[in-house]
Amino acid sequence: MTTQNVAVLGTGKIGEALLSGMLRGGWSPSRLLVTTRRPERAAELRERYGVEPVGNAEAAKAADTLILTPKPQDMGALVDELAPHVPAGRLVISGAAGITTRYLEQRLTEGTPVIRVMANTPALVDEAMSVISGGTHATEDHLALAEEIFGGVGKTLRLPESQQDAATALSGSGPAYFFFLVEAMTDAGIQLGLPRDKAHELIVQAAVGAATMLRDSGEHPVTLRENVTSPGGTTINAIRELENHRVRAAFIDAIEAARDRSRELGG
Ligand SMILES: NC(=O)C1=CN([C@@H]2O[C@H](COP(=O)(O)OP(=O)(O)OC[C@H]3O[C@@H](n4cnc5c(N)ncnc54)[C@H](OP(=O)(O)O)[C@@H]3O)[C@@H](O)[C@H]2O)C=CC1
Ligand SMILES: O=C(O)[C@@H]1CCC=N1
Repeated sequence: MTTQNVAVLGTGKIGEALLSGMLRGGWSPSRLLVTTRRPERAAELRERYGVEPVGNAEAAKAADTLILTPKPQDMGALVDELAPHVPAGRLVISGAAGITTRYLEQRLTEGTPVIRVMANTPALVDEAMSVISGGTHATEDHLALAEEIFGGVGKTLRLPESQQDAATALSGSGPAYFFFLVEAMTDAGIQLGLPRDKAHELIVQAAVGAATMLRDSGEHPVTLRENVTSPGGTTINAIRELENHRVRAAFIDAIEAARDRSRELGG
């Protein structure tokens, strides 16, 4: 493992997921710096993880690698505050939706290596997908370091930055679509008269089972669905209703809308 000092700046939900994963992966709290905006958030992180929150400027000076995880709308203010304190050659990783490597390169010292990463909340259970793209000055060593850091909380995938907005829509936001589906299926269970907790248990186990088959069987999702869909049986009645309601088209439109929003956030 690298002997770098790493700072997470703007440690909210994604920053905390990453921090907790790095600690689970064996990083020493003494090599991890965190920054927050509110003192009560700093106190929470200190109590939960034994890390010592510092100011943004101090983190920028002390860390070898800076990981920026504020909301995209807060990125401008954070970078303007940091930029004068980031020594030349420090690796800067942005985890924010939409924010391009070019946006950061223009605001940091000329030549600063920048990497854009889109992770997702399953980082909390070491099942994240983190999509990684290098900016103009990011080298293979920088990309490998980003893979080491984010690989500690799940899988990583390198994609060209031109595909990051699409990846954000599919994978960054992706867990929310599955949670939404579980909510909708739970409502269906209630409609059919099942107790809420039992409906929830049935759906979660179906989701875990289906996800495990998708990951481990090597079968195409169409084959897996066809295997469930008996001729003249129950599943085909449900599929007919999903098609009548244009659920497939709704997903395509929804994910396209998320991609468009990611582009907008990048300005
Ligand atoms: N949530 C998700 O599923 C995913 C989010 N992302 C990306 O991660 C980023 C963070 O999202 P998320 O974790 O949900 O958001 P949060 O609001 O939970 O976290 C952002 C944190 O940044 C802090 N912050 C903002 N400005 C500063 C500053 N100048 N100095 C120090 N701290 C600051 C905020 O402080 P305060 O709490 O005081 O406002 C907050 O704690 C976003 O850019 C998002 O696009 C990427 C993938 C998935
Ligand atoms: O909704 C958002 O903007 C963030 C980025 C990806 C997931 N959550």
